[in-house]
Amino acid sequence: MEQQQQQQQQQHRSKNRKRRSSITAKTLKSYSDDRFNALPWKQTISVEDEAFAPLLIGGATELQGGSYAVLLFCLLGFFSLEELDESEYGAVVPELSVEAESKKKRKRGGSDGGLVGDGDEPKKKKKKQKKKKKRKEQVSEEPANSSSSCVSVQEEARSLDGDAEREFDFYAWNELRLHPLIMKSIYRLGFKEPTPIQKACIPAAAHRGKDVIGAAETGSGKTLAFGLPILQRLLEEREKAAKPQNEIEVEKDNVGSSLRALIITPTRELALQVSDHLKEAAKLTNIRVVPIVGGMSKEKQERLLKVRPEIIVGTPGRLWELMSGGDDHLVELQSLSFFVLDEADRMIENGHFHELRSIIDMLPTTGGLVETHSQVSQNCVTVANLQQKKRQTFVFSATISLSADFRKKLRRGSLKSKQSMSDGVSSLETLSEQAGMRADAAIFDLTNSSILVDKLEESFIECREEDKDAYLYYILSVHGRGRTIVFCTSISAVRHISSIFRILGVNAWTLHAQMQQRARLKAIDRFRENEDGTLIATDVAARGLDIPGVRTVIHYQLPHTADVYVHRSGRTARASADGCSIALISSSDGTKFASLCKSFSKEKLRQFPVEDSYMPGVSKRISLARQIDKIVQKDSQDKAKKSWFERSAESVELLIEDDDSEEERVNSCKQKKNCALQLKNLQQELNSLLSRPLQPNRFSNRFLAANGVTPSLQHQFEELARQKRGESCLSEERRSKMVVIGQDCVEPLAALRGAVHENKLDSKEIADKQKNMENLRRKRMEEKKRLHEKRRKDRKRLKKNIE
Ligand SMILES: Nc1ncnc2c1ncn2[C@@H]1O[C@H](COP(=O)(O)OP(=O)(O)OP(=O)(O)O)[C@@H](O)[C@H]1O
Repeated sequence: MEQQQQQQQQQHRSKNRKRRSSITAKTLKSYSDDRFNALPWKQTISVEDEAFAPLLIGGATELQGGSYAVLLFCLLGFFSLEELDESEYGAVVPELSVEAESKKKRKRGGSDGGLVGDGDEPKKKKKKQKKKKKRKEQVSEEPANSSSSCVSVQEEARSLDGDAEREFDFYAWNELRLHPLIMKSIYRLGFKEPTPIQKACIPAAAHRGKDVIGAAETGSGKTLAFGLPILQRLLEEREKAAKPQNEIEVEKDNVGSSLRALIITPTRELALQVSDHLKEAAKLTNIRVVPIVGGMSKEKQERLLKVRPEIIVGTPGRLWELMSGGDDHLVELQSLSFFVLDEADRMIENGHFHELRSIIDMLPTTGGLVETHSQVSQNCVTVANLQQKKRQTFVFSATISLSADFRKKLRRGSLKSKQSMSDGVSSLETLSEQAGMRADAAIFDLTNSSILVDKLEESFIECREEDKDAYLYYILSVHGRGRTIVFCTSISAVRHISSIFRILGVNAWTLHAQMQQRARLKAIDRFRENEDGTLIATDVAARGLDIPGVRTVIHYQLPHTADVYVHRSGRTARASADGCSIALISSSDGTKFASLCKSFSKEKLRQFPVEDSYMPGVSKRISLARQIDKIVQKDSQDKAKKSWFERSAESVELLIEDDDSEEERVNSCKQKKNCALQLKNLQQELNSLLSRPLQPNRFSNRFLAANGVTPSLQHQFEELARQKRGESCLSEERRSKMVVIGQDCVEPLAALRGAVHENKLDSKEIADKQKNMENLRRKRMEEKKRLHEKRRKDRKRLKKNIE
């Protein structure tokens, strides 16, 4: 009886499921069929489905498993490393994600115009030229309303429509009424539902034509919140333009449109990232997105502009350089429909404002409807009526709400005219108004009172300034799991840490503004590729950089302002993941830290747990590394000085006479030898320390991989395991003999959560302490002054008495 009931229930459930999928499939299919039948697009862009191709990886990189379970041994008389078969351990072979695909593309130089170059330049160029030629041929062969293109688009849509489960999964997007081609990209990206800021902005910007000011926490999807409305409007306009009853001329050629959207970001890396992100979203449309940033070949970028892309993402400096140089595409701004300031609050700071203001001055005034005009250019006749809609202005950042004044003024609707703004006031409000932001702009402030992401766990380590290196090394070597970004305020600090860590064998890349652009991009790519990598950066990496898997952010030096702290910390805990930030606080950081806490309404912060038994070992290594670094630096400085002297002498054709005495020469030779010997000894001592675990007392000789395997040793084992994995001749029998043993290495977030004692830092207490210290100092100074004055008077009196 029971069995019968169960069977009935099961049948009922499966019927329901089928019905539900057929309903969703039908509705979505008929909707998309209708839309697709009306589509005028040329299907010249093929869909590469390599994104879904399986990727062969080995699970043996996952060497840590639990407390003691990690490294691999094969018990074959002696200990040797063997392959770890992931299927035996229940590991799943993952599919290549879209991210991985874009990474692959980038590696191939796909970041527009092969901006990231590599060794195979000529081959690539040839391939590219062939592709270009093919594309041109296709474009010229296919008419704008090509039925074949529609068929292939429909086929693709059907292949997606067929997957009823998938439609059901993405149901949350329906209310945003996005174009089917955009929806297809969203399926590919795997974004099941819009984020809150996307839900709020897309209807207002895409369907109601509003200007938008958007503030939402870091990593909340703001790029698509402004990117999707742009794509939606451009696609809708194309669709309308293609209908014969509109009697509107359509773009004649795929190559050659006017500039429709100008997106400005404060950093080059961010511009490239935004451009890549929008390209992914626009992949199935023929809307072109091009990044224009400094540090790259200007000529190449001019060539890219000749293709007349609809969307440009750029940094103010290079954009202005090309605009003031009279680039055709960039100065024809009459048809511009979107002007976007991403990370807007950064734009008003020094270094960006001047150029940005010049760009804004170039924008046509937007009083009501734009005059009907027909922009005729080489290859195209843009649709006059389509430009009648007003230009929309979008201003986005995670920290706009820190400038409350800006929001208040916009709410009041007291926007001044462009002419009255020639006072050079560098405020975000002024800038937005100048850019044409309307008084009825939609304002979405989704930030919470602390501005920081909920899933971010903040912590701190109180230490002396000179101990910061040691604590940083401690975090990276004891908890070096997941990607970590270390932020410094100065380039010299970045250089210092990176050279110390290089000596210590820590895998770290650097990023700062004085690096060549190519090296900057390379550093980011390498960091992306290494799942336990470390990036040591200045605040050039603080805003917008979206690298998945960043688990920890360390503030080696505290930032000067609250907004930078928010953006730095926001490199982790993105897109609903969690993460952890650790601030290293010395006594001189006290006031700054207290005021930061105050800005985010945080009264107490958790202390990051540090196992003291590690610290002697850590300090010893750091001390040796510093000594080595000092010798190496001095040597390279001497060499640089000498070569400069020789070069200068050579340039004026002078012969350098060695006027050192014999004794001096012998001494200098001796000194050099001593230095070399000292360096060798220090290096040897450090190497022997590095080969041992940080906690020698706990190291067991019985088990090679007890609690005390050093990260570098573990790395070596991992490498060996990887090599072994390559050898396919392993027998099943040998595989089954593998044992996984390893080190207890938990990532900082887990360590923070697992901390037994919850030490919290009271920001009020710190502020009070700081205040008391300042009072004491002031009193001492006053006392000193008083004494000084008294002594002076006494001396004067004495002098008078003598006279
Ligand atoms: N609807 C969505 N669902 C899931 N992930 C999304 C969605 N939209 C965007 N993302 C992903 O979230 C991540 C963060 O997005 P994005 O860089 O736009 O954030 P942001 O708000 O601009 O961050 P920041 O303020 O730091 O610049 C990206 O990896 C993006 O691909």
